[in-house]
Amino acid sequence: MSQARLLDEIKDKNHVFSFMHTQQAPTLNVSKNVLLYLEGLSVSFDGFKAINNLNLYINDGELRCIIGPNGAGKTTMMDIITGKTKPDTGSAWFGQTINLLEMDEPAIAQAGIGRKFQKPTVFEFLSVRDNLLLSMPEERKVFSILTARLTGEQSDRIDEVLEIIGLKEQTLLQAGSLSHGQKQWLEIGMLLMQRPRLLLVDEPVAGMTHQEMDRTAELLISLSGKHSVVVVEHDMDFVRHLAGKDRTVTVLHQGSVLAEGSMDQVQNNRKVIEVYLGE
Ligand SMILES: Nc1ncnc2c1ncn2[C@@H]1O[C@H](COP(=O)(O)OP(=O)(O)OP(=O)(O)O)[C@@H](O)[C@H]1O
Repeated sequence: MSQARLLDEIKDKNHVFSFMHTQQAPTLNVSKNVLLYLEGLSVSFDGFKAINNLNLYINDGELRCIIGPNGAGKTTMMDIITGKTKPDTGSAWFGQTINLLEMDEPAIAQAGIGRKFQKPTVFEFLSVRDNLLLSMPEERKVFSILTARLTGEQSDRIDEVLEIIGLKEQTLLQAGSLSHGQKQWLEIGMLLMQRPRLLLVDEPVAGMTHQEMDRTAELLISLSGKHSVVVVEHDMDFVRHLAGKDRTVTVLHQGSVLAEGSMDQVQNNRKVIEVYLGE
């Protein structure tokens, strides 16, 4: 700032110095309909390229399945998106204005990216409802949340999420008494309380019954449109259900995109059969 400008600011007693203004986080801009841009990403661990010039675009409201053999880089890609791992090269943007590579993990979560890990991590000794309550973005102090009166809006949001995850009848049950599948849905519900724009879901159906798998597919499909959902999964029946005829499936191999298209297209792709489906 120039000396003259600084003097002007000092003379005005009501003025807040421009260098004290907090930096506003850029707002999400998806006017091009793309919510996530990953371009030219590479990351090496001890000289091994886990991600190798990866380019991937996720549309706003899209449900995308990511498949690929063990070690293809699926988890590392999620780690980059959520800020856990920083790439050596490339760029990662959330919409057109939010540069994910300049943010840490909490800031990325705050910006609207939620991640569901493979194992459910619900609070076993609390009720289903209290698990959702604790996941509200507004408050973080456990005791005050559980004893506070909820606003109508907060209470409505909990009911809405209970409905989405299909656990209305289990509202007051202890989370520890739920089935494995129900715990997974509850954890998805906990993420939904934060109203994420992008949900990253890692192998959601491992250990589920067939019925639970079908229900999970329906749940994730119902979230698309309002949210973008990226699902990493090995179970091909489940991926087929999720992808249907029209959704895009991306196949990762050795840290980059090997093929992309409808389930039918990738299943019949010679390279994909060679490295993955023919295993
Ligand atoms: N922190 C790390 N240090 C060293 N190597 C790593 C690290 N993280 C991942 N790797 C390696 O990078 C490669 C990609 O791993 P990643 O976990 O991303 O694959 P994946 O596609 O998720 O595999 P899976 O389907 O088995 O979960 C693997 O060879 C893995 O051993």
